[in-house]
Amino acid sequence: MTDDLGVSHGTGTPALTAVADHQSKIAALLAPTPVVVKPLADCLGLALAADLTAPISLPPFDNSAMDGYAVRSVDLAGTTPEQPVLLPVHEDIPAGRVDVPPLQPGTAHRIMTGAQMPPGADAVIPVERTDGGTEQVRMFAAVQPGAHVRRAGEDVTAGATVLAAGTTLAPSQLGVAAAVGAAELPVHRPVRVLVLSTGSELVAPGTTLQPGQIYESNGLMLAAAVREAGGEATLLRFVPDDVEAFHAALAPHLADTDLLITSGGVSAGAYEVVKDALTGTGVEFTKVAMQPGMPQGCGRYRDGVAVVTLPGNPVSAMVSFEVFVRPALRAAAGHLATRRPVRQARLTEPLSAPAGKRQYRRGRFDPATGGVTLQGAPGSHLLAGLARANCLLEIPEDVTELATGSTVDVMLLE
Ligand SMILES: Nc1nc2c(c(=O)[nH]1)N[C@H]1C(S)=C(S)[C@@H](COP(=O)(O)OP(=O)(O)OC[C@H]3O[C@@H](n4cnc5c(N)ncnc54)[C@H](O)[C@@H]3O)O[C@H]1N2
Ligand code: MOO
Repeated sequence: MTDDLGVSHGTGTPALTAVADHQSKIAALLAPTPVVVKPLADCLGLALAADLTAPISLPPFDNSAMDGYAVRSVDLAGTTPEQPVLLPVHEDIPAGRVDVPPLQPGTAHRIMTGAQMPPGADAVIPVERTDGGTEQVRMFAAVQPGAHVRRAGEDVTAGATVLAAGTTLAPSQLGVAAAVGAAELPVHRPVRVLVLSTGSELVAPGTTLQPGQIYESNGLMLAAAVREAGGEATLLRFVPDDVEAFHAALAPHLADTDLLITSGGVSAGAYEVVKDALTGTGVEFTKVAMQPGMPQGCGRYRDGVAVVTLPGNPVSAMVSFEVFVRPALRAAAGHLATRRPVRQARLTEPLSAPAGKRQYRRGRFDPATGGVTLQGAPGSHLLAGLARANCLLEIPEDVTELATGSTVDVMLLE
């Protein structure tokens, strides 16, 4: 067997782990988070933990859809601009007024948008089709029964499920919850993630680089990815390449962490602090049949905190997060939608991919044309290409060449 480095292996070489197997292993590490009740304003991005049933109908009562006049439609039959109708205006009904006497035949009540329809009225004529009078009003058009009336229960019937358990609470979901009167909701607590990045060459952005140094980017990027996925992130950077220091840095965080994500220090070098520190603690390391993102590890640190070790190359770290961590994080936090949407796209250029590995290339998908254009070469250090991308192309393990115009699956990132 020959790998993609051209290195020949004997029959004793362990097979690469399949992407799907590593995904399942990581998903199994994270238990569902507890349910907590939070005020609506604190629920953005969280998953609803139980169906939300509407205690009231929406609209709760028949009301006007327009500023105008509540009328009996029969009183306006045959009305045209040339043959207007003149009616006395008996009442003024702003939104919220409920003590309105019934509408008498041959009269009108002035009514505002959202105000409850008075008894006896069956339609609203918009103010624009009248002279706008306040004592009496001249009307220039007929109206159908029911015109410009919003019926009680038209949107939601009392007792109906307005949001299903597992719904991700975005602004419009919070809006409907408020509209049916919910002040707080049962939601899954976010997964608490500790992002720990290692590497002695790394320094903080904003400082001056010394020879051989690079700016730390993975920690910030992964913490942001955790938050974007609905998790809570604590970032621990510049942990020295020293096993004792690694355990010491971790210890104070263990009690309030559900998942530890590390970056770097897991490949085949002489100074692989993550591998050295976590081997024997319940974390297992493997090579996944994937590019980028081959060196991976996961497990449970000393029977406690779930751990996922991501490779240090920035694109490998981010792609691995997308493929392995994000779906598991979202499932544990109760979201029904755990996966990024996948579309089929047409390649605007040819590509080659390594045999036996699932390749994730970075691309820009154009929904208008259905085409996808590669952003940068396959190298896992090419972060600017990832930053230009709006999707990941998923090239199956058994595909090595694709011609222009071929169909590929793209995982949409935004
Ligand atoms: N002999 C072998 N060498 C390598 C192998 C292998 O199988 N055999 N695998 C390669 C692959 S694939 C990857 S991916 C990397 C993974 O290496 P590590 O996870 O040990 O990561 P490091 O060596 O610590 O760093 C790799 C690279 O990424 C930069 N880096 C790391 N952390 C950060 C960070 N927080 N911010 C920005 N950049 C970071 C680091 O400077 C290195 O350039 O190993 C290959 N080697
Ligand atoms: O497999 Mo590594 O993750 O390319 O770059």
